[in-house]
Amino acid sequence: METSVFITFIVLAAVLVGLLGLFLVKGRPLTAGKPRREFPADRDADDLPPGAPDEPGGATLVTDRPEGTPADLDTQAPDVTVDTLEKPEAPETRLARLRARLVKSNNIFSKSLLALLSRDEIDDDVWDEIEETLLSADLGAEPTFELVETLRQRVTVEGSKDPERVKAMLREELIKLVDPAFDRSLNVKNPGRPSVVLVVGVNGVGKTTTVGKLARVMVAEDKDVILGAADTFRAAAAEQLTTWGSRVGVPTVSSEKEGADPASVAFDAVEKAIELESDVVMVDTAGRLQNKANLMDQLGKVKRVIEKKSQVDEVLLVLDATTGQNGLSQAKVFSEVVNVTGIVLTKLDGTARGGIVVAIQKQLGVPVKLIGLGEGPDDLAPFDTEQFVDALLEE
Ligand SMILES: Nc1nc2c(ncn2[C@@H]2O[C@H](COP(=O)(O)OP(=O)(O)OP(=O)(O)O)[C@@H](O)[C@H]2O)c(=O)[nH]1
Repeated sequence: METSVFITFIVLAAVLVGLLGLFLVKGRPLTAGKPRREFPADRDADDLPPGAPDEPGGATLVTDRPEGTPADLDTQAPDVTVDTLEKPEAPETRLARLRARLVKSNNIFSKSLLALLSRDEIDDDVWDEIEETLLSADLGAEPTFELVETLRQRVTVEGSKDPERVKAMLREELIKLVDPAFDRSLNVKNPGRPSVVLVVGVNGVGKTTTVGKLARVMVAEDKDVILGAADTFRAAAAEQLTTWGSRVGVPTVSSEKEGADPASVAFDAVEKAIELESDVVMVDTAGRLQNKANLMDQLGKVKRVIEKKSQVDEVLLVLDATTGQNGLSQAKVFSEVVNVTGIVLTKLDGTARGGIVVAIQKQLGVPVKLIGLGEGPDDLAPFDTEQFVDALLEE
């Protein structure tokens, strides 16, 4: 009799442990983390970039920031069952759809360029107009002059005025400029430990959206992902990220209070990823202007604190393609502070300024790895040199 009671007890205990494990894996709220040290809030009233939208979902609002208080950290994914989870769009349809969008947004550029190349006579005036068109696409002065010079020489040497041939030459030269030699893969395959991705950039460029979209891409690749909401500047940012994650069953480590130490949240996210044996942990950070030394120091600290726990495998700098050459100075400063390893160029939908890819890569020596082509959840594509150039030149 006593033996059967004992066996029943063991079986019940095993079932309970199993259920608890299932509960954790489903990404429901996990145990709260430890309270952490407080670091001072150091936003200035002029931290918003010019023209930044003054509303939630847009740029971070300076006035939103409360006095910083330490907060318990929480790992959250709202109650979702497998049935209510969204299924990220399959890569094939996503890439075809986004390619068409890239072609559409560069239509003005390609139309005027191809019209110029189709002229019977490509004289000095035409070359000047080609130069202007390339400059208007944000290719940058130096690359534009180099490209036009090379093209002129090739046309002279080959003696070919066939528009198709000139177009083919332009394609070749653009591909060389965009540089197919770069390794554009994300460094997120590190067996035996979670890969750590840190996402940085100025206000409102699309960092949180990018983290959310990228989480979906990774879920579609069967990766276990966890997010860290180290944008503690406004509560809405953590909520926004948690919502992105929960839609695809990805948990988010966040702080309950605005103004908590972002480095602390980042550290806890990485710690949680190690504990859960996740494949990837992505840490979202608050938008900050590159000329704010204190905020840039804070960002450097976020990275250093993470490194106490794990190496940081990717530092993705998110740049807004519509801001054109402004992005270049941002890129330089961010790269000095956190050693950027890849660029995400957002908002390429609706702008024909794709040439900025060349200028950024030349300036930083770092490849564009991903492009954002819309506000939809699956509007993120890997950057592919040839496809990109073809999209630029397609009518
Ligand atoms: N059209 C378009 N909009 C985008 C793209 N990526 C992001 N956005 C929009 O840009 C706005 C800002 O995006 P967020 O992800 O909140 O930007 P953030 O950099 O996290 O902002 P802060 O945390 O305030 O600095 C949102 O309205 C997004 O929907 C894109 O590729 N195309």
